[in-house]
Order: sequence, then C-alpha cells, then structure tokens
Amino acid sequence: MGGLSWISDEWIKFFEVSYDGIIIADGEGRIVYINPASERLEEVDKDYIVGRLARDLEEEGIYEVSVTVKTLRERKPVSLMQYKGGKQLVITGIPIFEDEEIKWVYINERDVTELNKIKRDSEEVKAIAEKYKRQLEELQVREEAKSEMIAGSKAMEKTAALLERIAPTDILVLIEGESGTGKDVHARWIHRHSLRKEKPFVKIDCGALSETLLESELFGYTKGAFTGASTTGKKGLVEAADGGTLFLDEIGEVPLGLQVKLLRLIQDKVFVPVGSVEEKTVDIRIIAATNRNLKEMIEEGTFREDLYYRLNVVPVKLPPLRERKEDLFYLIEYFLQKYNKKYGFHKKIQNKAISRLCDYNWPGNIRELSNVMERLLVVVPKAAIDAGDVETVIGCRGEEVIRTDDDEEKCYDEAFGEFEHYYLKRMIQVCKTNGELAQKTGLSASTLKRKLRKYGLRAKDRTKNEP
Ligand SMILES: Nc1ncnc2c1ncn2[C@@H]1O[C@H](COP(=O)(O)OP(=O)(O)OP(=O)(O)O)[C@@H](O)[C@H]1O
Repeated sequence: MGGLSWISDEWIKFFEVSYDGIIIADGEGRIVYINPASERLEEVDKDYIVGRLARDLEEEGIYEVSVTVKTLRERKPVSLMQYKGGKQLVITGIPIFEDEEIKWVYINERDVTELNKIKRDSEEVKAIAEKYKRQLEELQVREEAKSEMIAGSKAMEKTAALLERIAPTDILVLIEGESGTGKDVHARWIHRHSLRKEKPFVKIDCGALSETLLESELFGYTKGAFTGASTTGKKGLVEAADGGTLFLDEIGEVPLGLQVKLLRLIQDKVFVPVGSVEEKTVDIRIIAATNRNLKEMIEEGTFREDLYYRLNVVPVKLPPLRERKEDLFYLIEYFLQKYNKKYGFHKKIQNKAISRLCDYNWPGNIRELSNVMERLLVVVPKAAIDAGDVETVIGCRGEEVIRTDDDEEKCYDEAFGEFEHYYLKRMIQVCKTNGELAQKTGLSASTLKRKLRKYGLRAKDRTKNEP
C-alpha cells in the first residue's frame, strides 16, 4: 500500500469494504491509496492512479476537477458535486496537518444519485398530491356553487332576497331554525356571495365539544397550555378563518363562560389563545345559527342577552318544512333531478305520491326529505314512484307513521289516543324546550305534564321548569 505502510492492515480492510469511495494523497498531491469503491465510482484503475500526481491526472482529464489539488490549494476541507457516468457524486477532501504542513489529503466520495432520486420522487409525489388537492378543492367549490338553495314559497323567496342584499356586507347574521331546515346551506350561500368568497369558510359545531375543547378549538392554544397540549401549540379555527367567514353552528350550546369571550371576538375581533396573555386580532365575518329559542334561554339565564343582541343584527328565520309546504313541491322536484343524475336514472314521481309526501309532517325537515327521496329512487325498482312506494319508505320508520288501514276497527277514543300519542312524540322530537312544546301544541304546562305521563313520554328538555 505504498506510502501507507504505517496504517495497519486491519484499517485498510475497512477502507476496502467501504461503500464510499476513499482516496488518500500525500502532501504533494500524489495518490497513495484508492479503494475499490472509488475505482468503481470514478471508473478508474488503481494501478494507473496510485503513485501519480493529482494535478497530472486532472490535466489528463481522468479527474475533471481534482479535489486533492483544490484541498491542497485552499488548505481547508473542500466539497464538490461531480457527475460521472450518470452518477452524482459528492466528493469531500480533508487536509491532515503535521507541523502546519499538509501531510495527507483524505478524500471521501459518496454516490448520492439514489438519494437525490428519492428526494426528487418525493418532491414530485408532493407536487402531484398538491395538484390533486387543489383540483379537488376547486371541484368542491364548483360543486358547492352548483348546489342550489331552493326557495319556492313566498316566505323563502323573501329570505332569499334578504340574503342577496346582506351577503356582500359584513353584517352579522343569526340563522334560526329546527334541525335540517337548511341553516348550513344558507350560511354557505351567504359566504359564497360575499366579498370574502375566495377566503376560507370555517364551520364549528359549538354543541359537539366540551367547554375546554371548544375554547381551544376556537382560539387555539400556546405550547404546554394544558396537559396533553401539543409542544408547538396550535392555531384555532378563528385564526383559520382570518379574511373569511366563521360559522358558529349551534351557538345556543356555548357555555356561559365562553360566551363572554365570543362577545369580545364579535365586538372587537380580538381573542386570546388558551395559555397566552397576548391578544390576537382577526378579520372575520361571523354567521351564527341555532335551533334553540335564545330568547327563552336568556330568560332562563343560560344565554347572555348582550351576546344575543350582538349576534342578532339580521335574523334569518327558517320555518320548519311542515310550515312551508309550498317549498315541498320545488324540493321534491329538485331532489328527484339530483338523485336521478347521481344514479343515472330517469325516474318520475306520480302526483298521488307527491300528495302522500305532502301529507307527512317532516320532523327531520329538508334533510329527511332528501334522504327519503334518495331511498325512493334507489329502492323502488320502477320507472314511476307511486303513493304505495312512499307509504313503504316512510312507513319503514315504524311507529312514526300512523297506520290508517284498520281505523274502521277502532272506536273514536282508541283512534284519537293513537293519534295523540304519535303527535306528542313527534312534537317532543321537534321542540327543544318545554316552553316551545307548550307554545306549539297550545297546551298548558299542567295539561302537557298529564298527557306525557299518560303515554309514558318524557320531554328531553334542558330547562328547569318541567311541566
Ligand atoms: N333550501 C334548500 N335547498 C336545497 N337543499 C336544501 C335546502 N335546505 C337544506 N337543504 C338540504 O337539506 C339538508 C340539511 O341542510 P342543513 O345541513 O343546511 O340543515 P341545518 O339546519 O344546518 O341542520 P342541523 O341543524 O341539523 O345542522 C342538506 O342535505 C341540504 O343540502
């Protein structure tokens, strides 16, 4: 091994099996050792290289740029990137000094072709994923824009006209309506027709989370704000909505403690992340929605009056479907087309079937109608849906439908009792509070209490005054 006789054979064995190329030159730049990996990477023969001066090999073109020459010249570690036979090599030269003179130059050569390919591939995969994500988002926006908001009845036409006027402003909107009446659809419509439409629309269901979780989801938290908090902290949804719209769904479910913080956000557009003392400012439009009677909640002391008046600048009331039967015809037609298109059908619906749909009370509102229409189209193997098919599909809900086929067998009291039982059960599902139940049924608290007991029904009320 020439000038390397001072290195033990054991060490040379390590060099020989190294995957990296290793070259050692002396202080004059004469190659004294080259390992098999370097021969392979540089496509050279050690018998031709060892004993030769690096600068001669550079002149001969064996090495395009000799790292040995460069290291000797610069007297410090040098790194170069070179291409050889389709390979990409990173070559590093390290001078080893003795009495301030360079005694040896140690050269390490690493093939980074695969590494770079993996990096390039992963960048390409990332770019493709990004592209698809963008396309998906665009598609979603277009789909959303396409999804119409059907408003056939006079009441809903008025609401639509109001929304058109207020959408381009930043005015606060409070949407009230039972579950499934279209609060989400209306909030998204306002955003899509606002000046913020290119910015995010962020929805949070305030009823789905505990107070602590809701606060950290909304306002985010700083690192280590609580046990289990991420070490980096987390941005909240309020910040995610910056520039766009924040849709606070089920606002009536926000606990009193958090209502003060929401008031501050609505009034001054400022908030404080959990665990922080610094206020942050955002530019957001707020739309809130509820299926609770907030006025009643104020009386009960469970909703702040100041927050209610702040939110309720423009109230949008969405009546239940049973109170706007005119819309039903348009909605039936809309869902018929929608699901025909989705499943590639050309099904029709007979007038008697429409009239049967109109008889139904729709406690689940438009969401229920949408589900029923989809089921009808999918499960009925006929070109035209008839009244019997509607009976079958709605009847699948068991006791939700009053069976009339054997009414003639019953006395008045029995038939009426069945109806009353069904009616009260439905109303309990629809009404959120006992006050609302009393108001909608027109029954006094004591009568309600008696009748509910008679049928073994329980109001799922959250108010204190049980009837
Ligand atoms: N005016 C409408 N035109 C067409 N489809 C509608 C309309 N309103 C609601 N829908 C449809 O009805 C379903 C329920 O609507 P949405 O989720 O907006 O109701 P919601 O009042 O927000 O319900 P919840 O209170 O349960 O969240 C959705 O599938 C929606 O697409």
